[in-house]
Amino acid sequence: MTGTPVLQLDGLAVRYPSRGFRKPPTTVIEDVSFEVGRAETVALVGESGSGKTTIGRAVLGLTPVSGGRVLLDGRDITRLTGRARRALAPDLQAIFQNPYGSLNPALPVGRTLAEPLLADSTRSPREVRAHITDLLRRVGLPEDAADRYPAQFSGGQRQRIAIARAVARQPKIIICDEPTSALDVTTQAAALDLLAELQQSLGCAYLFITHDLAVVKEFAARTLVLQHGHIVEEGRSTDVCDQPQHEYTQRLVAAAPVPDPVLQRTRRQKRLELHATS
Ligand SMILES: Nc1ncnc2c1ncn2[C@@H]1O[C@H](COP(=O)(O)OP(=O)(O)OP(=O)(O)O)[C@@H](O)[C@H]1O
Repeated sequence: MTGTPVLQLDGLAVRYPSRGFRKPPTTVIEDVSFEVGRAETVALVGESGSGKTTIGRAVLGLTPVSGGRVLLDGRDITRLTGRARRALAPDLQAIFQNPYGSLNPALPVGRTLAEPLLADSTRSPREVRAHITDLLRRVGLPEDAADRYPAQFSGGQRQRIAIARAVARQPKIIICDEPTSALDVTTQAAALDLLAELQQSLGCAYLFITHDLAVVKEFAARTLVLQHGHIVEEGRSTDVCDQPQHEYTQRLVAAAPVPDPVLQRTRRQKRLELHATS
């Protein structure tokens, strides 16, 4: 990696308060360190509950950090709140699993896309309109989509709107938390193609949170494997998926479904063997 990484986590720790009288807080993330380079895609994988979303939320300032640091483009943003946190929006964006939940149903799509652009006072309303038309074209939606409401779109189209909003100000990095998990396989592939295209043209980096190893291999250059809030393996995605070193990664890879029934049977056997020895 050359130059300052766009995102750095340095010994990140997150503890959630425990329910119950005098119970100590529960440590969910402990001593997590990694970097994401410019225009790089890094995947964060792990079983449900391993802490993937918590890391994404900590980077976005949505979950308080108990220890360690988060640096954006070399600047410590760990404890920024309020106006200082909002000022990061042009550089740091997010796309979540459920686009319907993250889009305001009462606003036409054009207004949703205009909001981040109007926050930048250097743009005139005419420039904002032209930019919205360009954004809709880039994400493969018709120009008249600007006048329609989120409910009038399919799940895949809504995710395209969420993607358009995330890239509107050409951020340095987008935290993608299971952005394609709610989509069918074909729509998922199209959304991943779109994200890859936008990365090529805009140069943004992705921290790509997913439980889907098939997606990781295709989409991310590097993969980090998270178990119980610790990174247990990291490397090139092809290496992590094809030659997993850690026993936990081996179990994740063996559990991932494959379209070939013969291979699937072999995988099942391997899974049983791993369970028998663990
Ligand atoms: N607000 C919260 N308060 C207390 N515990 C929480 C909170 N949010 C998450 N947790 C706990 O933190 C752990 C990690 O959760 P997290 O959602 O980060 O995992 P994940 O790997 O993203 O899981 P999934 O793939 O199912 O979304 C879990 O044990 C979860 O129950």
